[in-house]
Amino acid sequence: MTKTIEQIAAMCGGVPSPGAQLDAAVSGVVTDSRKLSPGCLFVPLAGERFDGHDYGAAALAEGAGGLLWQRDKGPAPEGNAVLVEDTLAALQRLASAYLKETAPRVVGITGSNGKTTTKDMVTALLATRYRVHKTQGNFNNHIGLPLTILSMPEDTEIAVLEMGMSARGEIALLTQIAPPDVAVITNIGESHLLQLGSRLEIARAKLEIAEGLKPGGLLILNGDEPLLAQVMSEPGFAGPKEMQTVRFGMDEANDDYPTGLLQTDGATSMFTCRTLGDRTLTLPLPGMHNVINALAAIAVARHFGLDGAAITEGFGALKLTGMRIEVTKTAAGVTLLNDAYNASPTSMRAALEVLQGMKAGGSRIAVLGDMLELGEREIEFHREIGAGADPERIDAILTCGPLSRHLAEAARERGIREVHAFEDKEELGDLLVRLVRPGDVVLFKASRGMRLEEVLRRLQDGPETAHN
Ligand SMILES: CC(=O)N[C@H]1[C@@H](OP(=O)(O)OP(=O)(O)OC[C@H]2O[C@@H](n3ccc(=O)[nH]c3=O)[C@H](O)[C@@H]2O)O[C@H](CO)[C@@H](O)[C@@H]1O[C@H](C)C(=O)N[C@@H](C)C(=O)N[C@H](CCC(=O)N[C@@H](CCC[C@@H](N)C(=O)O)C(=O)O)C(=O)O
Ligand SMILES: Nc1ncnc2c1ncn2[C@@H]1O[C@H](COP(=O)(O)OP(=O)(O)OP(=O)(O)O)[C@@H](O)[C@H]1O
Ligand SMILES: C[C@@H](N)C(=O)N[C@H](C)C(=O)O
Repeated sequence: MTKTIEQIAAMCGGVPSPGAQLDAAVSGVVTDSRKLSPGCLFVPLAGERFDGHDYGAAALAEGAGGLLWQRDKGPAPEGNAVLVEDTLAALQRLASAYLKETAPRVVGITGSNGKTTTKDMVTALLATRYRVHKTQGNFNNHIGLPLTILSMPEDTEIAVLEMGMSARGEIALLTQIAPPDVAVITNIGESHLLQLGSRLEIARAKLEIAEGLKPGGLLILNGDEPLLAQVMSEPGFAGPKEMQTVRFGMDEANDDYPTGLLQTDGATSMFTCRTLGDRTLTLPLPGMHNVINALAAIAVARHFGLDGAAITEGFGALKLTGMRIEVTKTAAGVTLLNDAYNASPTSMRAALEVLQGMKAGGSRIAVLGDMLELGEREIEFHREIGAGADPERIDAILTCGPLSRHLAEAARERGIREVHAFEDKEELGDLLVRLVRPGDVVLFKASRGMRLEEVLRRLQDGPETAHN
């Protein structure tokens, strides 16, 4: 986005400071003075550890073209400042105004699991026919979504925006900033149960996405999840007039479902689905859950007029964000399943299904860390995962963290032959490099806060891996 200081002030409801040059142009928006680009607009935010306003003068001195300045932070630095009551609210208004002006169609994606994966899939399909802009990484909250919009090229035809939450009202805000033409709800899991309290409340929070849905807009939802139907039948559900719906999932009552599953192990998945007849689709990642994500992406693509050939072309060009069941092989011949980006019971079960279904010349090993933010039933959830592991298809489980100790205990009771529980990633890694052999398959999965990829890297980098 390139705008003058005067335009920025009008778009975000601010007032240029007396010394500002109204026709000075700024290009690009950053909220971190450590990531300035020449001529950008710096938006200082007050956070838990820092206040960006402390870096305002330096940002201008280091080449920022202008900045927003919150009035209650004292006098603005000399230069192109726009005075506002609240810099975060101003950032959100700026994004909303820019989106209205550039007017792409908007696909909003939410759900407990699969937002980023589905976003990547939707983008790959639509990019075969449209100019598409998507959320980078996981920038999906009240700061990340505005920044995503403000980094959007002016000729964007479709914006694919991830909408995340960990409390009620957060998605309602995001869907007001970026009202979707199409809203997708991937599933209702257990993520952020700590804050929401129940899966019903999680469903209510996700369905806030319909509040901003444009009249006649399309809601694409997981038809296998009864809580979504329940909330949509509640008096408080605020979907728009003439809202269209498409349901996807395993159940044949859905508008789309898998009709043939040719493969979901290895590094790819191959399937057919109702809406695309006998066309075989291939995904560059394993797991039935990713076939279900793909059905959501197919529903979006079909809404925008793509045919089977374009959808096949799109999946062939799919570029996935890392650490979502990412399959690699070490020089020593060990297959690594990197699913370490995040974890909750639903995604943990899905990942173990993938491991248990993988062809392995040697052992199948699960390296599992704590699942966080699950609330009062957290120990029960960890035990359930351990109790659900199949001793016929998993040879060893190594756990990391105080909660996963309960997973380990339940896995032992279930009969998993080799189980080790650690508090310390280093010690876990020391045993793992001694354990693995060429031909083994090793899954890594834990919540983001565990940073379990640090253990995976010890195998990936190779020299420590034991050889027969
Ligand atoms: C506010 C901010 O952007 N903070 C980022 C910053 O954190 P840091 O600890 O360094 O500092 P402060 O937050 O205290 O800093 C305040 C501001 O000061 C700026 N600043 C600091 C130092 C300096 O020298 N110069 C400065 O200008 C600073 O940039 C701040 O603006 O850096 C961290 C490391 O890079 C960032 O991680 C941190 O970002 C926060 C977490 C953030 O929200 N970033 C968004 C852009 C974003 O979208 N991040 C996503 C993760 C989003 C997420 O977790 N989504 C949830 C669902 C939504 C939950 C919702 N309730 C929520 O609050 O997020 C999900 O489950 O998916 C990402 O990083 O991937
Ligand atoms: N439909 C699904 N059902 C269960 N697990 C899934 C599904 N889709 C993805 N996952 C798993 O959930 C984890 C997160 O995937 P992804 O990043 O795509 O979801 P997300 O909703 O963006 O996550 P987060 O909210 O943690 O950012 C990964 O381990 C992935 O394998
Ligand atoms: C920060 C929040 N979006 C998140 O991902 N929480 C998980 C559970 C974590 O931090 O590990």
